[in-house]
Amino acid sequence: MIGFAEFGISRLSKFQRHRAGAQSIRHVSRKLAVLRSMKYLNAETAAAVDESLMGAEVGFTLEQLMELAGLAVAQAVVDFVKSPDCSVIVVAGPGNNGGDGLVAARHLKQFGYKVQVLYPKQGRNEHYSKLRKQLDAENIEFVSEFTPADVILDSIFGFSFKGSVRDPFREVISSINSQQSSKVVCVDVPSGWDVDGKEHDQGSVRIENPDCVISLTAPKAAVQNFEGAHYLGGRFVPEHVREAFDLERYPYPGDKGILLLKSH
Ligand SMILES: NC(=O)C1=CN([C@@H]2O[C@H](COP(=O)(O)OP(=O)(O)OC[C@H]3O[C@@H](n4cnc5c(N)ncnc54)[C@H](OP(=O)(O)O)[C@@H]3O)[C@@H](O)[C@H]2O)[C@H](O)CC1
Ligand SMILES: [K+]
Repeated sequence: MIGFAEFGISRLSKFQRHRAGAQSIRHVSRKLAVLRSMKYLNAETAAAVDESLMGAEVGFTLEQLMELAGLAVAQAVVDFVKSPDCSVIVVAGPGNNGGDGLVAARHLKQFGYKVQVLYPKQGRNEHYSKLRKQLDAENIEFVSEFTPADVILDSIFGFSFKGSVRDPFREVISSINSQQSSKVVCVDVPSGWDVDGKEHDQGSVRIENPDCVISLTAPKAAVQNFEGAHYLGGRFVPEHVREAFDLERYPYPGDKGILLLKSH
């Protein structure tokens, strides 16, 4: 349920409250309409949206999108945990999903959180070395094993994950599943889940029972029936790209970079 406090109207005059209240009600009904008709992307369309954002017509660089995505992830983690005193271990994979996690780690540290990073296989792109350097500059510790943390941020695989999980990530994901006292927050897609939402093979390794998912740009088919907390981030899609892919006009509140689609 969405309260008026969420829209920051508790300290306004009666008239302002009335007007803000009416706007909030419109915002809530727009949000409910979007939730009812929400489109879930398959892996192919998600990659096509990405390509279009980085194509000649729109002109984003990957680094720009990753920075915005990672910032949204960090903000969603803050909103989800609702505590300034919290430890987070970011588990990053070798692709851009991992890059989003590294960016989020930097922002979370700046927000005052205790942050560690588990990065079992560094990506080949030079940008990953730079992101790593930025984390070193923040004195963020890179660990090779799990240490207890309030939150595990799963940024291992996103929409380019295919097949069954290969090593070293089989072991990493099994370890995440055994950390009973941590909340597991997944970036874009819970790692090991079929992006298109197809059935899993018996015995395949994947994140079990995540607490929260932060979808980027638009939710993927994998999380269509996900019942935990669900945020949307990646508020950077121009109108003509949104229309070309038939995406909703997501009702992000005011100047916020994240939208709470479903609370837990
Ligand atoms: N528009 C946006 O919203 C943006 C989202 N971003 C994020 O980017 C990811 C997609 O990133 P991508 O680099 O395409 O892919 P992934 O990070 O999902 O994964 C690629 C790596 O994963 C390895 N992989 C794939 N399958 C397996 C497997 N079965 N076992 C082990 N490893 C696997 C793959 O390894 P290869 O050996 O196959 O090369 C890759 O190394 C998206 O989800 C968002 O999080 C962008 O940050 C910006 C815009
Ligand atoms: K993930």
